[in-house]
Amino acid sequence: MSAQIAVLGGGSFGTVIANIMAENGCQVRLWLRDAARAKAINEHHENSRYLPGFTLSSNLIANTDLAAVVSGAEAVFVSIPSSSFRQVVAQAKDVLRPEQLLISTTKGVEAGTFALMSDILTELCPDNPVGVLSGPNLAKEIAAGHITASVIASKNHVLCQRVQQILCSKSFRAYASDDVFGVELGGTLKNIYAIASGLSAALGVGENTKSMLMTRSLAEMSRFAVAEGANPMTFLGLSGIGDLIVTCSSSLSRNYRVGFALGQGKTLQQAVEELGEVAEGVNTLKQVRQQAIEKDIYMPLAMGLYEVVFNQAPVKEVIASMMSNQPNVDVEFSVPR
Ligand SMILES: NC(=O)C1=CN([C@@H]2O[C@H](COP(=O)(O)OP(=O)(O)OC[C@H]3O[C@@H](n4cnc5c(N)ncnc54)[C@H](OP(=O)(O)O)[C@@H]3O)[C@@H](O)[C@H]2O)C=CC1
Ligand SMILES: O=C(CO)COP(=O)(O)O
Repeated sequence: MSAQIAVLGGGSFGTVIANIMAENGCQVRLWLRDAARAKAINEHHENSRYLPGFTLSSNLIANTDLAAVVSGAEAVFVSIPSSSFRQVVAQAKDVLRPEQLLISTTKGVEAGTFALMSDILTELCPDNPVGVLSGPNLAKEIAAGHITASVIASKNHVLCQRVQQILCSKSFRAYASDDVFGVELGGTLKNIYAIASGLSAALGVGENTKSMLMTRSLAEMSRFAVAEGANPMTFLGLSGIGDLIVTCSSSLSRNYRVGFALGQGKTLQQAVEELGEVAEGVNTLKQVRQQAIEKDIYMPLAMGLYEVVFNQAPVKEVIASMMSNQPNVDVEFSVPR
């Protein structure tokens, strides 16, 4: 396959999806801001900071010149944490042409505006086709060659088809969806519950409890989706339940690891510093709690987690309080308001 592709962001996920496309024969340019790291990637074919020991294709070239990376690319994937996403896209937008496909891989929400990353792409680059890639995609497992799949969501069917052609490989499948909001919201919300799962794992909870937590997380996510006008049925796919399961189960998830560290008695600052990579769920928890308060959405798990994470509430007291809540019905999430 001969396509020219740009990936903005040289972290673990940006690097690993860039490499899938490079191994498929695409000419991929990876933009990162650290010149020494770019040079090392090009010399040694390894991103030793984020994916040590993983050999990168020679079709993948790292570069710190944003204009040179974006120029001439058919598709531009943006793998920048939500906290810097707008700033990086604002830098790139002047060199973009309207036919270039823009795809966010970022599972987060902008602080203050509650904009998802596709909203930012559409706002800053209104003439470009926009899509979102989201699914159970732990970067280190993809690097290790484990089979997985993701969802490419866009209102633009040509974008979906093209991304499927570029990304599908012997170990990676891309399924299409036109529900951009549902796909993006699922990937964003599940990070909150991955923190809760990591925390509960550190407390030594049983398998029943883990299963209950994931299932009630899905119910809570779906309640939030309905209140926000999204389709909760999309959460039954790879970008919803698929990503929820992996992120709530694996110690490779950074959000799970933050929760685990909190459960071991570390402070939020210690947990985040020790991680050294982005854990989007910490900011998402803050933003979702605010939305839930403003819109009166019943989210006991997110509310309780917020108290533990940001107000140092004792976990056992928070759990006891949740267990004494009014008995509720199951599967209420599939009923739109
Ligand atoms: N890792 C994973 O398993 C998956 C991650 N994702 C999503 O992908 C997104 C990106 O995450 P991921 O690659 O994992 O993150 P990492 O923490 O691994 O890396 C973040 C990358 O973004 C770069 N960056 C941060 N701020 C800026 C900026 N202002 N300008 C330029 N570069 C910047 C960092 O550069 P520097 O090193 O110089 O600080 C680093 O290369 C996240 O939102 C995550 O939710 C999605 C699926 C799986
Ligand atoms: O989204 C992910 C896997 O699909 C990665 O999760 P973390 O950001 O928690 O590592």
